[in-house]
Formats: sequence, C-alpha cells, structure tokens
Amino acid sequence: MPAELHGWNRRVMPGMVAILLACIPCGCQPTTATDPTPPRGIGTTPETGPAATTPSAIAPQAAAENLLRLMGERLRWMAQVAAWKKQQGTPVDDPAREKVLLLRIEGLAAQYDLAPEMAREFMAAQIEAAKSLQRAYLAGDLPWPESAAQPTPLLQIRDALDALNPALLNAVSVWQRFSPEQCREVDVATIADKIWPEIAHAPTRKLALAPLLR
Ligand SMILES: C=C(O[C@@H]1C=C(C(=O)O)C=C[C@H]1O)C(=O)O
Repeated sequence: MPAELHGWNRRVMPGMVAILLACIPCGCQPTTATDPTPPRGIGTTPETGPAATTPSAIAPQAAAENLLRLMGERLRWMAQVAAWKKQQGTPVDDPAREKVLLLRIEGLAAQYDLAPEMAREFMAAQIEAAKSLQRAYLAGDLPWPESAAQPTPLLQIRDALDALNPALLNAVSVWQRFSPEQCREVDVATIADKIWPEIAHAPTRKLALAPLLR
C-alpha cells in the first residue's frame, strides 16, 4: 500500500470512526454483511457504482465482511454454472470470457480508486476460485445445492455475475485502504466460515482469499 494511504489512515481514520459512532443512533452507518444471501434467489447486492467509493468509515472487520459477502454471492452461482455446463457438455474453462471480464475489470478500476493491476489480480483470483468450485461439484467433492437441479442459463448467470462487479470493486477499494497491519488483524478465514458455510472446499477458499492476505 502506498505511504500516502497509510498517512491517510492515520490522520483520517480516527475522525471517521467518530463519525460512524455518531451515525449509529440514526441508522446511517454503512452497509455491512447483514443482507440475505443469493442464489437461492438472484443477487441482493447493495450500493454499487462510483458514488459508493467515497472514503468509508467502516472498520477493517466490517470491510472484510462486506467484501466476503460479495465474494460468496459470486461463488454461490458456481453450482448452477457447473450444472449448466454439465448439461450442455461444455468445459469449465472459458478463456475468452475470462479475458473480456478481466479487461472490463481493469477498465472499471480507476472509478473505484484502484490500480488496474490490483483489480485484475483480485478478479483473476475469484475466477480461479470459481473454476475450482465448479470442478469440486462436478467431481462430487461437494453436494449439489437444490438450485443446481434446474440451473439458470449461463448467459443469465453471467449477467448476474457482471452486475456484482461494481460492488465487488468498491469493497476491494475500501479494504485496500487499510494498512497491512490492520488487515492482518482480521481473520478472513473465520469470516468465510461464517458467511459461506456451504462452500466447504478448502482449495476454493484459499484461492478466493489469497488477494486479501497481505
Ligand atoms: C463462471 C464461469 O466459469 C469460469 C469462470 C469464470 C468467472 O469466474 O467469471 C469465467 C469463465 C470460466 O472460465 C463462466 O463460464 O461464466
């Protein structure tokens, strides 16, 4: 993290925390990980878009919970993606789609105050995690959820995945403003256990969480 961000944290964070505490009685504290989890249904992603990138008053724990909730939303689609691909006889990997997605993410990064390489690294890890999870379902290493019995068509799922990108980038942007020391105090593996109990697949978790561990 650049030195100026550390300075920003030192100077601004105490004030931000005070503002957060002042906001609690009127219910205007930022969104955290309280939303219900999709699919099961279709996405429930809150506050997307560049407006949500203003410096956040949320603490590292809440920032991680928000980010992991969104990552879980993405991962939960993968049972249906795998079921669809099994039905259609298509491979897990789609390098052309990945390339388009990563270019799109790089193009969006600046709006979220993120370096394109950082945004790309994060999304590349989520793609690897997504493929690992699909393979786990296909290999019978994880039980299929009910939703996989009648999967949503892949193009529709991709629209839902794309719709998550702004909120994901925003959440990454908030997370990366904390210092490495602050980030290390957050136990992201425990948060994942709490938020994605059904994604009990260690290799997938490792891939998805890797960019958060710095
Ligand atoms: C999710 C899919 O499977 C893989 C994972 C992708 C992703 O995480 O976005 C993209 C393409 C595929 O390599 C998909 O085909 O859409």
